[in-house]
Amino acid sequence: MVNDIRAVAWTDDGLRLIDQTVLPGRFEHLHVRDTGTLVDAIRRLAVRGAPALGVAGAFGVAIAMIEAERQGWTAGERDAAIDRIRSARPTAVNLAAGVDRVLPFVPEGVDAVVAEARKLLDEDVRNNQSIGRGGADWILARTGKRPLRVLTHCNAGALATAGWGTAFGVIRELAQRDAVELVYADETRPLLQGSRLTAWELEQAGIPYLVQADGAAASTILRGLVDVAVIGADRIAANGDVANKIGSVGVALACADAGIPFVVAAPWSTVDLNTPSGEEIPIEERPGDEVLTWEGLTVAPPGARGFNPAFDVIPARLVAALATETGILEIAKGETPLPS
Ligand SMILES: CSC[C@@H](O)[C@@H](O)C(=O)COP(=O)(O)O
Repeated sequence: MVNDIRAVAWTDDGLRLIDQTVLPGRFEHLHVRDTGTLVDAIRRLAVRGAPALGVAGAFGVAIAMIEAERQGWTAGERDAAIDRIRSARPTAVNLAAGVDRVLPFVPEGVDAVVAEARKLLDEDVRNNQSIGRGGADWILARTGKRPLRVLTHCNAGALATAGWGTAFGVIRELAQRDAVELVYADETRPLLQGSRLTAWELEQAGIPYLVQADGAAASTILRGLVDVAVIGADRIAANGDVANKIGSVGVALACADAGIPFVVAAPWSTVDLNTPSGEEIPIEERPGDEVLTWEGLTVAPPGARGFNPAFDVIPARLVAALATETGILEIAKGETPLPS
């Protein structure tokens, strides 16, 4: 049992990540001492999930500074390495925001950058706990039911954040209040963040769950087996459109049809007021091989080509509530993130 899941941590030996590519079979850490390893870890999804990427990006700036010193890089070479971290994945706004947050501290030295990154990490844990409490309050009031059957997609747990989790934080909070009957965890093809990671976290937390194929989600909802869906987000546009793991929009459409709330749980650091709507959110397209193979085994005919967008966009009208650390926005009712 792993009680305190810390996906990203700063140690005397640099950055320590839980290697999420080998879970649930193995629980291993990856030690990052150079920017190339970090960029690779981000691209391979060894570290993943919007808030965790933000914290990894912030500590990554310190890694780049230490590496620059070690290798005798110019300031330009160091900044190019920082930029490679910042742009390693395009959709989750937290990655670039995490890097940008610590950049003003670069002239003060590594310790100042690490101190600011630690602040970001601590804030994220606290924010997740607030999101969990507010989200749970809203869901219990809105559904008027307990215990609840909850559906979630991808992994928005401690692994995807600095700790506790956003959507998973809401589920943890509901479970602490004895208000969870069952969680449906969508497996989340092609990289199985649901069956590998969310199910692992549910197991650690002792919360009852079933793993289902992504293709089962709409039917489970329309059959009346789900009371609420809660997911995380990678970027929320100013108008309330939400980018999240591919498959999320299908869940939202089914919830709308079934008349149950579709809730997005995310910190304000995932809101990007510079992106007016979902149309402008850059959607990462990953190699087709991730769809065509599994663990090296080809699951499609030779010559088949894959289509592998990593995220989709849920239109604001389908988002009943956005649970943030400062409260709830009822997006479908027109409460957009944009300050009025
Ligand atoms: C709190 S994590 C929210 C999102 O980042 C999560 O739902 C998600 O889509 C992660 O995608 P991933 O490709 O695994 O990084």
